[in-house]
Amino acid sequence: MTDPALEAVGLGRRYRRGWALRDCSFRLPAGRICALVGPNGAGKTTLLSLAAGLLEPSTGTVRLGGHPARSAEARQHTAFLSQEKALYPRFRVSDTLRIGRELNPTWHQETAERIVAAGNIPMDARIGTLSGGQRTRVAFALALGKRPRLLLLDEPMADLDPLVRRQMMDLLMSEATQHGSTVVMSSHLVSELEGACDFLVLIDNGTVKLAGDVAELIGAHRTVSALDAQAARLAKLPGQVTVETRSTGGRTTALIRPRGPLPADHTPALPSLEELLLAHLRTADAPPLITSTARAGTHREVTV
Ligand SMILES: Nc1ncnc2c1ncn2[C@@H]1O[C@H](COP(=O)(O)OP(=O)(O)OP(=O)(O)O)[C@@H](O)[C@H]1O
Repeated sequence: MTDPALEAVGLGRRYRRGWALRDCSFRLPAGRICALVGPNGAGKTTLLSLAAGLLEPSTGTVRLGGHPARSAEARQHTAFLSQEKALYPRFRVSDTLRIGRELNPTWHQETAERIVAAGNIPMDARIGTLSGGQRTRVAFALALGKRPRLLLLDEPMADLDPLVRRQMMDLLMSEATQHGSTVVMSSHLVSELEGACDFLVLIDNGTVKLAGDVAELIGAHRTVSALDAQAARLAKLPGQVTVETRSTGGRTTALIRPRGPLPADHTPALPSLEELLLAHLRTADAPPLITSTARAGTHREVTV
């Protein structure tokens, strides 16, 4: 039996002004690369901070590999990389890696040094003298040197140029694949996430709107279209879970979740990840979808 890398059940966090995250329930199987997406203020940082054990939930639970997020077991196997990159500016790069080594029994010095060296960053440079992108690289070295089972990334690449961003993404993917790590990565760049992630959690206004395997989520939807004059027919298609209807250039296009075969004259097509996300974000009352792979507390993976 393998516990999910991350499982949230009824997870919520309330601030004075209201709920930042509410009734959040999903599971992320181990070894997946999960994109965490949502508009500004959706609750992504709150969810990642709860998972990293930095915040206490107001309601519900979050467990990592079966352990409560704030337990020593969960912390030992989890690395969290935030937008702020908590590094000491007066420390040298070598001191920073030494602290990583001293604090983490699973530390892999060669991995950390390789990541730093690939950015031509001198080991004796003080963190405070590095550029934002170089600091990000050191923060990545610290996180990946830990060889975490779960890596939580809160838009850590926002200050990298496109080339370095690509390099860090490739590095992240190869480290995760090689060591079977699970990654949760929040980002606003759907194009970047599209090729890299095989799992998706979409949060809007503090609630989970989509969660599941990317292929499963896309496969559950179709875009269908008709001339505006015949648009009413779209509402009568089999399996009427309509996420969004839009009219442009004389045609109406709908994103639906079909339950049966669709008439060919509506040219049903699979949506792209971007189309799927945008349709759910534009439609405040779009019905949520948590696929069976992502449903919390329903089943455990069985390994033989
Ligand atoms: N420390 C705090 N005190 C009060 N409200 C907070 C605090 N942190 C976050 N919030 C509120 O909680 C909500 C969710 O914020 P959060 O930072 O989790 O969103 P986000 O999806 O990460 O946003 P962004 O994409 O802009 O980083 C927002 O309305 C925010 O104002």
